[in-house]
Amino acid sequence: MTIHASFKAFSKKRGSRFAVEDLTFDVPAGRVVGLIGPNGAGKSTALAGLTGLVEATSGRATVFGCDYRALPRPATKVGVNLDGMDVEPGLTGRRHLQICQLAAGSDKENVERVLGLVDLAAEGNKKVRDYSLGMRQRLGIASALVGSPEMLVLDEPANGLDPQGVQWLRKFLREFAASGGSALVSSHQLMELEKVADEVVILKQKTLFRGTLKEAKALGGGSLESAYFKILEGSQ
Ligand SMILES: Nc1ncnc2c1ncn2[C@@H]1O[C@H](COP(=O)(O)OP(=O)(O)OP(=O)(O)O)[C@@H](O)[C@H]1O
Repeated sequence: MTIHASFKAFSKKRGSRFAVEDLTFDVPAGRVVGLIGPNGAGKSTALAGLTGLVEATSGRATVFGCDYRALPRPATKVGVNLDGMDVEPGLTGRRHLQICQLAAGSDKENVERVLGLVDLAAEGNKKVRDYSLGMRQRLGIASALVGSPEMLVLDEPANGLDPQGVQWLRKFLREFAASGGSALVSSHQLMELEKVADEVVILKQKTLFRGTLKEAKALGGGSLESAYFKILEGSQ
């Protein structure tokens, strides 16, 4: 099985406390992996560690066998949309994507392709400051896709999306995985994640569970949400 990303005993201290401790799991090709856990559990820290935005205190997080920052054209391998990756508000959505495409070093046709994909083509010439929350989220997903990556790392991608957007995202992620891509997706929307994830990691500073969605649901009598609460209660 081809592994796209790997956490090996990844730990990150924030001050004197571990935000993430001893996290180990893989993201295989063709799979959507859901990363879940309560607020402050360390999900964003783990995604930031994988994408070179924070240094591990110990252990390692790698993409395609090396540190994200060591990849020659990282955005053509791993598309990233994390919380706090703000867009210059005075730019139009299209201009922002053109800059992302140039930085990624991908084909310029990708700009119009991803604008269409996330259903923002009609809003491409609007300034980002005039975008709604959902439109900003769509633009963030488009930024992750503009390099035509093999893997996606998305922090709460369904946040702010309308029902059509949520449905589109679900279908898109399933097709992306079916074509051999992979996605690591953090989410609090367990019912939605249940429809899209193949594998699940439950994090609360340390790993509380990792396994297939089927294994997780079996622990909750067929429901990921029930399994989640059961696992969290068991950890206290
Ligand atoms: N830049 C930072 N400096 C210091 N502590 C931080 C920093 N970023 C996060 N933390 C701390 O690290 C811990 C994990 O935070 P993190 O944002 O990774 O959690 P999360 O699971 O993504 O939370 P949420 O679901 O609320 O987004 C928290 O205790 C948080 O206060």
